[in-house]
Amino acid sequence: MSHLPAADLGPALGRGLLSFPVTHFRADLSFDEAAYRDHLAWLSRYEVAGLFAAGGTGEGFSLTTAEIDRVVRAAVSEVDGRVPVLAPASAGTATAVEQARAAEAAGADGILLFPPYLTEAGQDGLIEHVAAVCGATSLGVVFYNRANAACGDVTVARMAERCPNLVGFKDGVGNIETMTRIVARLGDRLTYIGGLPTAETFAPAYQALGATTYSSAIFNFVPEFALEFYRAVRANDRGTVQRHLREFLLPYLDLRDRHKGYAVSIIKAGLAAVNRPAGPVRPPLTGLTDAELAELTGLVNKIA
Ligand SMILES: O=C([O-])C(=O)C[C@H](O)[C@@H](O)C(=O)[O-]
Repeated sequence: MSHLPAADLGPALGRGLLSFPVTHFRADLSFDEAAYRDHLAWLSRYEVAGLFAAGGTGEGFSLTTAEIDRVVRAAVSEVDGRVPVLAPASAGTATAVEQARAAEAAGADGILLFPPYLTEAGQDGLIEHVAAVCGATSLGVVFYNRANAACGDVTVARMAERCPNLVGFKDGVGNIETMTRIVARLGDRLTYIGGLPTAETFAPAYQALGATTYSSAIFNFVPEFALEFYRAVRANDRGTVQRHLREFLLPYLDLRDRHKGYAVSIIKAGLAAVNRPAGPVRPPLTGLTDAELAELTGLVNKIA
C-alpha cells in the first residue's frame, strides 16, 4: 500500500485548510459507515489539504480501537488518494503505538498523536511517548499539543531531533510565547497547525506566528464559508475576516460556549441545521437543545 512519504506530509498539510469530519452515529450510537462515507463524498467537492479521520471533532475519544480502524479504512477508501488521510493515535503509549501501526496497515498517510488521557506527565515522559509512537510507524506524525500533553520549545526540539518522522505541531493550547519560542527554535523543521477549538478565531494570529493552516471543524457544515474565511486569512484580507467574525463566528462562539463539550456537539448540530444529519453525539458529550439548534439554524441561514 503506498503512503505519502513522511517528509512530504508536513509541506502538503501546510498548503490548505484541514478537514476534521464528524463521525456519524445511528440513534443507538453505533457507527453509521454509509452516512459517514456519504458525508466525505459531499465534502470531497471542496478543496482541502488533508483529512483527519476520527479526530476530536470526529469523537475519536469515544471510539474503540476497532471502531477507529473502521472509520480510518472508510476514510482512506472514500478519499481514494486525493488528499492525505491522517488517523488518530490516542490514549496511553501502548494503545497509541497499536493505533499507529493499524493506521499504517489501513493505508493512512499520517498520524495525529493525541494527548494521553487522565495522567499528568512531565516533559521527559512526553518525549518518550512521542518517540515510541514515531518509532512504531514510517508515517509522518503530527503532535497535538493540548491538555496533558502541552510542551515547551526545548521539549519539541528534542522530540524533533529524536523523531525524523515527526512532521507537524498542532497547537491546541494558545500560549503565544510558547508558540513564538517553538517556531523560532524549530523554524521549517515542522509544519505548524492552528488547532484550538473553532480554530478560525485564532487563524490570523496563528498565521502571524508561522502557522499557514488550521483545523476547521465548521468545514463540516459550512464548507464554502470555511474556505472563503481561510482564503481571506491567507490573503491578509482583514475586512473579510472581520466581517465573517462579526456575522457568523462570534455569535457561533457564544452558542458554543454555553455548555462544556459543545465545541464538538455544535458541529453535529450544524449538520442537522443544513439537513445533513450526522446523528447524536456519544456520551460524555451532550447534544444542543432544540432551541439552541433553532438559533444555530438561523445563524447558518444568514450566511447561506
Ligand atoms: O481534533 C479535532 O477535531 C481538532 O483538532 C479541533 C478542531 O478541528 C478545532 O480546530 C475546531 O473546532 O475548529
